[in-house]
Amino acid sequence: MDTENKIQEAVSYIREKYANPPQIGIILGSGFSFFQEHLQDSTVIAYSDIPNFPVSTVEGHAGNLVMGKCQGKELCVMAGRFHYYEGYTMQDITFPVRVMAALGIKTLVVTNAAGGINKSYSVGDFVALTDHINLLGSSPLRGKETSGQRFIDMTHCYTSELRDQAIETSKNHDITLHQGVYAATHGPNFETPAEIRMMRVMGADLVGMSTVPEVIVARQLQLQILGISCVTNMAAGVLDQELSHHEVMDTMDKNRQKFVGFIEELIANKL
Ligand SMILES: O=P(O)(O)O[C@@H]1C[C@H](O)[C@@H](CO)O1
Ligand SMILES: Nc1nc2[nH]cnc2c(=O)[nH]1
Repeated sequence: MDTENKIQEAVSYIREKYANPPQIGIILGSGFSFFQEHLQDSTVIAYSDIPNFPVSTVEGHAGNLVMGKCQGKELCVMAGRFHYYEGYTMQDITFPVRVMAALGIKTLVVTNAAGGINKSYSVGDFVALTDHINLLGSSPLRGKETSGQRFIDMTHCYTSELRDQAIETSKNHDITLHQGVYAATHGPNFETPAEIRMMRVMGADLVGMSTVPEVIVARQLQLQILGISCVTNMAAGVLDQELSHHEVMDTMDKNRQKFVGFIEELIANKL
């Protein structure tokens, strides 16, 4: 079956469960899954039930597509994302973005947990992405089958109006929101201090293991894109301490409330 038919199969299944077309898609990064509880009249659909969907294998990624309302808007929330390091192909991990676009979203909010390379950042800060560096070594648009345009422009990938609105909104909340460049690595191991020094020279402010493939496909599909990272740890070698997924989850847990107020206001007024 080709990609377009697989997308339509997934879309039909989701529409049977929840008829209202979503306006906004949100991909929740590591530890962000709690946000699904903030949707009203929601329908939770396990990824394992959706035709052609992959399933989440990472702690902190619930593995549900949650359709529902938030601040009067219709949302499609991915509580759990797919990473290249889980062994999926680039096409697999970005398939849900194609499905959300086919369901009708016009705006995609991509969140993630990331290591802070920029020494002016602190653990618990948030960052609105201005740009990214793809160190994954591949693109989700690679392949013989072309689903959509192949040579897409990446100059203004992250929508500046959405970023400006996020910065304005952050002023009403107890949240530090920087602007920065996200580097995506293959993972799943964290970086060495030497790799982090290299990434700093390259112009990266943050490092993570996701987001970039989803953003490339969202850009191909001409969605408006807002990328928000939580600095869950300082990147390797910035502090004299080792990194762990436990620390990542712990930081997200401590900062979840700040994030909810901020994102809800953004959804209500700006997205
Ligand atoms: O899904 P995200 O990018 O938020 O997850 C990050 C990268 C790894 O999956 C994990 C490392 O702790 O957090
Ligand atoms: N690659 C990478 N991913 C992360 N996700 C959360 N923290 C980090 C980090 O320091 N490095």
